[in-house]
Amino acid sequence: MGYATKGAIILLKTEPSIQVQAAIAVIMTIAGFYFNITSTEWIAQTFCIGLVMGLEGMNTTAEAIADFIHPDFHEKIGHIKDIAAGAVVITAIAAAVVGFIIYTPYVVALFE
Ligand SMILES: Nc1ncnc2c1ncn2[C@@H]1O[C@H](COP(=O)(O)OP(=O)(O)OP(=O)(O)O)[C@@H](O)[C@H]1O
Repeated sequence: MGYATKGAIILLKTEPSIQVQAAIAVIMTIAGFYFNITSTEWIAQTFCIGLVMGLEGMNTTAEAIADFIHPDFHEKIGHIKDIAAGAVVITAIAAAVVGFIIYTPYVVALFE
């Protein structure tokens, strides 16, 4: 747990994409309290946040390994980095859809 916590702190301190995702996670958590979302919605939201940020960490790992193995430009390194980033995008799209499904009724209710 000590090394893992150290790794999570490194990610949060050094990775801009993780920092942006952490900021979005804080905003969504505030929104969750503001709209008083249900337990099931909290579970879905928390799972999405963990999934996107966890996979972003794995993407960073893939990039670091690729750069270590082959620091110079190479078509295959580019391919590896592209598909690692693509995996994050897939989860981010799914998370955005979940967020849309959760919050649309609450936002619509604000204007009724
Ligand atoms: N050594 C390389 N050889 C070939 N293409 C590369 C190489 N390094 C990066 N690229 C290309 O540049 C893109 C961005 O790579 P980079 O390592 O800068 O990731 P990043 O911008 O830090 O990504 P993320 O925001 O997901 O952390 C890659 O997806 C790949 O297409």
